[in-house]
Amino acid sequence: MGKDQKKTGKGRLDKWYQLAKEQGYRARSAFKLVQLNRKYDFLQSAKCVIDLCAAPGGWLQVAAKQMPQQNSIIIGVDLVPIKPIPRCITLVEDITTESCRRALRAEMKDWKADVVLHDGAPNVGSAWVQDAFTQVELVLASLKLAVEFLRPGGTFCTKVFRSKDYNSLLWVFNQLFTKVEATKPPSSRNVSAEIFVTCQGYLAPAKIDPKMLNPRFVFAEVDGTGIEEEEVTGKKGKCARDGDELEGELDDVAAEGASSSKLAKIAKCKTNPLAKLEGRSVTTKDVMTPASLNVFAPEKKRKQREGYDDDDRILYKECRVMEWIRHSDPIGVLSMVNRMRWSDAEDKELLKSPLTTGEIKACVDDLKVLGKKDFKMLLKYRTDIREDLGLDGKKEADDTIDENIEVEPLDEEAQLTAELDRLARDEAFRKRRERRRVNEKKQREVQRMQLNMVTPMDIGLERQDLVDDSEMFDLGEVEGGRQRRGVKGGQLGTDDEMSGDENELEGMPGRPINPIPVGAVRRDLEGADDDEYDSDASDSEKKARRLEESLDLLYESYQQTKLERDAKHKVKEQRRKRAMAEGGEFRGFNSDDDKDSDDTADEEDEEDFDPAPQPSDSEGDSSDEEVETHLVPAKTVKPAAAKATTKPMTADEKKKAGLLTNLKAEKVLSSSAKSRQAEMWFDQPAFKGLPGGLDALLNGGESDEGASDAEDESVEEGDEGVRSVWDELDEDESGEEQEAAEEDSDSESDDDFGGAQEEFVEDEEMEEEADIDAEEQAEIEKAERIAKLGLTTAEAMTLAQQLVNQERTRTQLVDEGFNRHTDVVGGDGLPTWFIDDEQRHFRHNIPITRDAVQAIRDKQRELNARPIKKIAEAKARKKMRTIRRLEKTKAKAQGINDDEENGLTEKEKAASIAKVLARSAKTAKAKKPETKLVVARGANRGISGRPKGVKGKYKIVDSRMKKEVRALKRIAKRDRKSSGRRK
Ligand SMILES: C[S@@+](CC[C@H](N)C(=O)[O-])C[C@H]1O[C@@H](n2cnc3c(N)ncnc32)[C@H](O)[C@@H]1O
Repeated sequence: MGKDQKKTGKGRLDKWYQLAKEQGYRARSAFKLVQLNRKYDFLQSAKCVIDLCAAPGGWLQVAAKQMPQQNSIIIGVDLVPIKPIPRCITLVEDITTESCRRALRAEMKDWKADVVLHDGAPNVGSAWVQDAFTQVELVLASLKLAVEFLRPGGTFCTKVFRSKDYNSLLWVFNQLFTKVEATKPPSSRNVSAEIFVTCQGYLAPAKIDPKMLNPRFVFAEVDGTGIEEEEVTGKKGKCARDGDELEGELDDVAAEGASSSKLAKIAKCKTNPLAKLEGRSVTTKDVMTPASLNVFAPEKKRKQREGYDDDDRILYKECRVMEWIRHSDPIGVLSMVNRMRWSDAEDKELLKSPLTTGEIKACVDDLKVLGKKDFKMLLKYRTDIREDLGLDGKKEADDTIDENIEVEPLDEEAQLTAELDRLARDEAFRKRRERRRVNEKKQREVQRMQLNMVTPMDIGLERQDLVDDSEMFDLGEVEGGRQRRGVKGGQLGTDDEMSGDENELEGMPGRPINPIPVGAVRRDLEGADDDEYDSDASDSEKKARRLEESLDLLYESYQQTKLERDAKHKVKEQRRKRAMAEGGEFRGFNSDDDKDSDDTADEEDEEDFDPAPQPSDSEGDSSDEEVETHLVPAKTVKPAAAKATTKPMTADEKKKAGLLTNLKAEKVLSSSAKSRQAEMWFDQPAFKGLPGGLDALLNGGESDEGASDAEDESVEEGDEGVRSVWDELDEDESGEEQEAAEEDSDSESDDDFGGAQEEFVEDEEMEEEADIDAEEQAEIEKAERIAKLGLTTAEAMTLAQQLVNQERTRTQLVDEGFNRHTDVVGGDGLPTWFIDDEQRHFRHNIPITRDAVQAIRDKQRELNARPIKKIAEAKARKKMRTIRRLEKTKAKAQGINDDEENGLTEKEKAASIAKVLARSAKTAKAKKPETKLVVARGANRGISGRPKGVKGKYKIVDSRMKKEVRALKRIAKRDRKSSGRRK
């Protein structure tokens, strides 16, 4: 790993990094081996260790330290040279090559190794799939060396990235070793997909099938291509075939030892729509690779950590313009292809058409930058060209029909019905608009609330506003509406018209956009029956409006397709979902499809769709829900309730339930598929013998959604249980930071010092220290507050509540103080800062209750509502001054009244008292004398003392200050004016 690839994310310089630095290890990864060895104890008794991919040598240092001093051999191999380490032999070799094998043989002579270690990571790039695949290939290469050099009963310890090939690897390990276990050492970052598999008790079989160590056979990744390139070479004729024909090959592959999952995956191959674009026959290259298919629910796309379709190795795609015009899925093509060419004669013919404007040509040249306007323009262009070329047979037919239509005058009843229909349509349209506006407003307000900008009362947003039933999508209405329209028209029987009707439904929230038949655009152009606008508008206006709307929908669909293909978006989505799943939120949406449908449905409500992958509307919408469900702990989701929904529905019930049935059914399918997936996962040998078994793990509060992440957690800390809601609250604040950290970690594969580099960045250390100081300070303040005020934290309140309600006893609380993290700290001469850090973070999180958090929040709000201290003080001062003045005036008046010496008459006294009172009132009203600003310019520059001709209070200022004051005045004046205009 070169210097320029050095990872500089703040997260990299964590405590393990500091500790490594302090203890003289070359890489923080040294602690991974320390921790693995602590668990499996393989180094203490080892006489010979081979460390594959050893640079910069952290593991070698650990091995040298932990292995017996006498008669032991330690060999390290890496692509890059390793600085000498006492007692270690280092080789510069590529572990995948024969020369490496030979070099090792030369060093080992006839010795056998007790332990083979492998911590290899490919030089990471941006494509995660490729990196993960190269890594598993490396693992297999290291295993190949291990089986050659290990003694029977020896140990092989390797790093593996948890990708879809992980299970295949485990399968191979299990064939060769008696015990295979996966561990995630505490020093390995949670965000990293790496895991360490320790294989003990090498079986040393007399003969090993070389296929078992051949990535092409072991990994599903190369199924399609591998078969094509290697296995099908003998059967070249078979290359050009469809996905279905591939099944015919299954037996051959099975005979050659492919795993059953691989076979299942091949069986479910689908073909790439692009393959048919150029009319060529479909080859295995066009087969959607198995990774994109769900083994459990083949009709759905499997969620991919990797974020790429496997067949998308070539990111740049082109097609001909005419192909696109002819294609039945123009949106799909637009979102897949980068550029369209005018290469063939027929394309060049198009260039002559007046429809092919310069703009069209520019758009076609780079499809990845299409904006909404360009997209619409292209689709319109396609429609026009198709019309021109007579590609739309239906259109011609319709034209002829149109010509023969005779318009009969409507009778009175028909007129009335038509009028009623029109009114109903108008009303529906109006309502839709209204709903959209209300939704947008709510989203904005909810967003503001989430940002703690206002309290619900401030913005007049009541709870019922957030869940206003009347505003929600009324399925019954839609169902009924659909029926009504069906009955009314009596002419919606044809496919086209029905889909036209559906197009209208798509405008409703809760309904997915995709797929939108492009035919709809044409239909709209031709004036389909389902127009929802007023009939007063002219035909061309109506047509234009309909077209605009359809194009909007299509554009959204196009964006959706693009987003789905966008790896970054996928990763972000997954992260978001993971965060939700971990936080116990949005339990209701644990299927991708459900979520998607909501997203898209809500997006439909947006007038201007933002192509950037932002949080979707559904987030905004569901954030309403978040306000309510935010703090529901994961454990409140009862498995029993979930089970209840899995009861299959009869056809009759489905019919009755209409749309509702469909949505539920989808959810049931997905959840059962996921539980099966989870079962498969926990069925692996690594989880065998876990206390409480699978049920305990599955019921431990992990949600379906986080299944893949549950993997992360379950390996290391399977019993994590309920996540602290307090963390959730903290997350609100530190969200940005976390995201940044995640962003950093995203591009990393958790390798340690950027390969063989050994650089420590001082600046970042300082920052880190500052952070730690701030955290410490916060902790201290919190402790002080608790000591002073008692139950002011949600944790304390929760505990108190539980004690009072007898949900927990005192003994239980004390017992909980001793948790699995307690023994991590201590001994080993660790520095105090490290122990402090451990104590701070490795502690049991108290799952706090919703009520407690609410109470704290209420209190916080109350505090926020109080006036600012300075203002309160100023007000008090003013009040005091007034009181003093009054007292003074009172005393004066009293003095005048009691004055006998001056012999004043009652009238004179009254006049004097009135004078005093008036003066007092005047003083109260009197303004502070204004300070005159004198600009230090000309004669006034540099003078000391009062400038000439200036009376009263003055202040000498430089010219800029005066300008600023004037500017402020100007701004204030403008604001006043504009606010007056708004009123
Ligand atoms: C994470 S580092 C290993 C760190 C090491 N365990 C330590 O503690 O210092 C991964 C190493 O794998 C090496 N590597 C990657 N591909 C390799 C290959 N084909 N052959 C040998 N080494 C390789 C890289 O050069 C890199 O130094």
